[in-house]
Amino acid sequence: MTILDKIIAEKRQEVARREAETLVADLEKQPDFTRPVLSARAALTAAGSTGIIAEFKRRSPSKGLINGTAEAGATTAGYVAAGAAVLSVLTDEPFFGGTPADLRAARAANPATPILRKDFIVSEYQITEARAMGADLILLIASCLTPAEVGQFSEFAHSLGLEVLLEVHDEAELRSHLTDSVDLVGVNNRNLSTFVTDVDTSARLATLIPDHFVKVAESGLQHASTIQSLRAVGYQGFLIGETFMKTTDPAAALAGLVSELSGPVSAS
Ligand SMILES: O=C(O)c1ccccc1NCC(=O)[C@H](O)[C@H](O)COP(=O)(O)O
Repeated sequence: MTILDKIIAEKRQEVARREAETLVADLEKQPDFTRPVLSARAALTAAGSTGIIAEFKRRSPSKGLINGTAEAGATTAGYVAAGAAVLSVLTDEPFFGGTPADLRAARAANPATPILRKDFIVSEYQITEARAMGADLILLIASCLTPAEVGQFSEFAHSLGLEVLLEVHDEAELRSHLTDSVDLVGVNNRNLSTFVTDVDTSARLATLIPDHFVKVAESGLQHASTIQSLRAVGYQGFLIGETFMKTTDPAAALAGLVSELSGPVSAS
């Protein structure tokens, strides 16, 4: 059993527990359920956008503890002040140390910035939760879902006004799971079963993703030069967690990257 199999098995049990605790009708009554949704597509493709999707991530299966002290509201507000176009907030507790309260804190602190609910979506219930928490888009991971589920969950997300980021890791997943019902396509440079991370994965898959999707490179991104190279092959979004969160001041780390991106870039 890989770590991803374990995450998905536990996620199904966790979602079943939460579904028994809180009815959909009660999620629909939460104040953020009806707030206007912000478009991540628009934020990433706007003129002058940094394209950076800055992630709030306390820990991970591959790295263990990354940051044990950061607070979601203050950290994400710092990210936005430093130039993040979109925010990503982990809401998985057992493996990433995130919580729905983290996303709510990020929402309250950043009313004008799109937020990705970063979790392992296996049911429509979690998409309704995402809307109620104040998220603007959801992640669908190809390696955890059937192509039919990607279509079904995307349509359901759209019915709630949310955008959809489909994540793939290789050519086979692109062939099997890519559908026009998603809005953004992410290439995860990290193999979620082995944790091997290779930033060339995004470059390799770039031309295989039709240009009408917003293309997002995910994981292992550290250098301005890598982002410039990925921009040159069509990427407009760059999902970055650990590079920022492992520092004592994640927003300052993002500001440093943004400043490098706006100046001349040399070594990678
Ligand atoms: O990060 C992990 O160890 C991991 C393990 C199993 C499933 C998912 C995992 N990460 C999710 C992500 O895709 C990253 O949090 C995201 O792309 C940011 O990556 P990074 O900049 O390398 O923190």
